[in-house]
Amino acid sequence: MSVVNVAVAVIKISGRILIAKRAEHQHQGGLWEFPGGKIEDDESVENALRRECFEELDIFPTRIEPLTIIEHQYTDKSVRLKVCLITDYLGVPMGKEGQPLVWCPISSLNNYDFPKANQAILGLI
Ligand SMILES: Nc1nc2c([nH]c(=O)n2[C@H]2C[C@H](O)[C@@H](COP(=O)(O)OP(=O)(O)OP(=O)(O)O)O2)c(=O)[nH]1
Repeated sequence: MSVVNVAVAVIKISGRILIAKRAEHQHQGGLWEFPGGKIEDDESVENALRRECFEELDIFPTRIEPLTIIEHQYTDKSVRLKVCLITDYLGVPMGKEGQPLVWCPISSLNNYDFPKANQAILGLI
């Protein structure tokens, strides 16, 4: 099974993390996620994050640092999540694709259902 490279943004401001709900029709639909999406050919992780943050949230990250890389095999798909921490951005986040957004305190993240691969991220933030 080929591996899909995904850029994932942990957007952290004042102890809260911005999470979004995946649409039902998507892979891992109905679960909460950190914003992001597939990295295109010849695209850096940072540029993929900038593109996805604008497309999905209408913001421009200005401070990005690598956090971790997670490989996970779902039954139907293999993903490599290239996770970065974003601690500053320009603009005001909005769910441009209609996705619900929540600024979740770190201590409350375990109240939300995330895809399996995200468990390893939750332990780092
Ligand atoms: N964005 C994001 N994707 C995640 C997370 N956890 C996780 O397992 N994934 C998986 C689900 C998907 O298989 C893949 C991301 O693909 P995607 O469908 O969001 O990417 P995309 O927007 O570029 O894709 P598309 O709808 O345009 O086809 O990574 C997460 O926290 N954030």
